[in-house]
Amino acid sequence: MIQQPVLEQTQQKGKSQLYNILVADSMSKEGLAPLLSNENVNCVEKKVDEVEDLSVYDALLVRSATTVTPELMDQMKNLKIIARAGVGVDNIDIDAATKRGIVVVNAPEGNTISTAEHTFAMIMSLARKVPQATMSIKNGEWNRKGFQGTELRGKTLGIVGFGRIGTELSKRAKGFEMSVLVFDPYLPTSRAEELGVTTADLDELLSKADIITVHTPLTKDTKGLLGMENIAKTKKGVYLINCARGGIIDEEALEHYIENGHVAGAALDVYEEEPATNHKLLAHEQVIGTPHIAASTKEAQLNVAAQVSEEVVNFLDGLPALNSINLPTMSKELYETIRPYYELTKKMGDILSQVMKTPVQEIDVQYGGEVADLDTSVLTRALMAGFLSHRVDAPVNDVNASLIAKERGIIFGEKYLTNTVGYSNLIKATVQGEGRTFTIQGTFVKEYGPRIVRINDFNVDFYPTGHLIYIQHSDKPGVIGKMGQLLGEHNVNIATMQVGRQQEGGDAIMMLAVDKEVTDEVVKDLTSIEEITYSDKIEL
Ligand SMILES: NC(=O)C1=CN([C@@H]2O[C@H](COP(=O)(O)OP(=O)(O)OC[C@H]3O[C@@H](n4cnc5c(N)ncnc54)[C@H](O)[C@@H]3O)[C@@H](O)[C@H]2O)C=CC1
Ligand SMILES: O=C(O)C(=O)COP(=O)(O)O
Repeated sequence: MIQQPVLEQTQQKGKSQLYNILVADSMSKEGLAPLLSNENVNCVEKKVDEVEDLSVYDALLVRSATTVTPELMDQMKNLKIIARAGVGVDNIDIDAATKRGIVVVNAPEGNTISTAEHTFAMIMSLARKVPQATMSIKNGEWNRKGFQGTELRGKTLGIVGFGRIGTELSKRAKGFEMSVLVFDPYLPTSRAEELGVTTADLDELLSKADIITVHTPLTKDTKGLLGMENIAKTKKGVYLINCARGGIIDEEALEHYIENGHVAGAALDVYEEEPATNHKLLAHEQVIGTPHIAASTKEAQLNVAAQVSEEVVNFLDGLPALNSINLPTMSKELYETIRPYYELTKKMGDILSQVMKTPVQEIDVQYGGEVADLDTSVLTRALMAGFLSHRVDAPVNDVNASLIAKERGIIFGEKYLTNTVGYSNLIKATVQGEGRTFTIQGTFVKEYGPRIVRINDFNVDFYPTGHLIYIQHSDKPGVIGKMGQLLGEHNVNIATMQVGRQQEGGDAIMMLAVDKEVTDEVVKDLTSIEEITYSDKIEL
């Protein structure tokens, strides 16, 4: 696939960035198409221990096989995003990623159906001993007595963890006329009612279910959830299934209850240590197993690879992450609605940081009109990230912006903006520094894009992009001419120009868009013009 020479560090690439992406576990090539067809992306498919220089990669794509440790993150100095093409992120050190400003995303819905179907295949296999019978006939036997099974109809299926997979599984169980009992401490009663399932506490589920299947993430609370004590509470002859994560059913305890005959059978897709070859539990006739393949269908792999590819492309393009583990997640609808404002606030933060070079104590963001109804915390984080990215050496983004601001003693807050001065939406950001306050206001105009409409007390209207020069001056005849001449002498061409003033002859500002980045010398020379009191360049 995708094997091209690795590019140099993207940080050195300036504006037309090229991104290096490492696909460390096997993924659907069709699903990776958004990455492979992207001319700004260089995609390399290799295991991490086969890569010579990990520091060049901007994004790391994994499934469950690669363990993403703090040490690996330290080697991947340029890493901005870790994308898990699947659900479980227990192989990724999320805290370490957050501290390093690395966004972690997953693909939570892509493999739900496949995993639910595989779990159901496990239930049926246990009930009818299909794998054992297959082994027997393959060994040349014709044993019609040794594999008596049990019907599923009328039996109770206990589902521990009633999220996406648990829910899909319950629908399939009902199709088989089973009763479903659910334990999930985080499941709202209304949701259980809506889905028509009976909830129970764990002890009740353990004592009533004929078949128990776990579908929780592996956390400190769920590790060993079905251990010595809890398995003892189950019915004699119970079947146990783990297609979630190794360790939710304690393997030692399971072996104990298999050996003493309390547990009639178990089906495992996942193990405490993987790869699990020659696993001691699988030596037992009553235990059937698959090698972590619940999500290994063509459909699921296409879904998850496509989902993370799109996420990575969007993220590297500066858009917010949709399914982030270390940021609040958004619905697709909210994502689409918030996206234009996100770009705007990020640019506003970027501008503020460049015109406010002094230490800053406080950043205050106000939202008015349509935007105020959205989850504005996403936008404030984007603004903070845009602002701080000029000030700290470490990578700053939405994940760690609040943390970094707090570490630097910058207070930030959100308020409601009542007066939107005729705009359908308005965002006002004020930065207070030592002896100076700077305010900008922006709006998003549908089919027109983000606009900055006010700087301090001056009305302007410009698209926040490219090479800009900001000037404060007195509104006197001839200033614009002098400024134009000076830029001409420096061979700087003005593309567009905005002038704002409050009253004739008073204070005024200019915002110029120029064709190339100006030097610090040009910025300084501009203030040699008598009427110009301040000038700065802004690179967006
Ligand atoms: N074998 C495989 O290939 C696959 C395994 N998985 C595993 O399945 C797990 C579940 O996946 P989804 O249903 O998509 O996740 P989900 O997040 O939709 O559902 C997990 C549910 O577990 C519940 N939960 C959390 N802590 C709990 C506790 N202490 N007791 C009871 N319930 C608890 C949550 O409230 C949630 O409803 C994943 O975390 C992953 O580890 C997922 C996909 C494929
Ligand atoms: O999505 C999950 O949590 C899974 O366990 C699937 O793992 P995999 O991507 O098949 O290594």
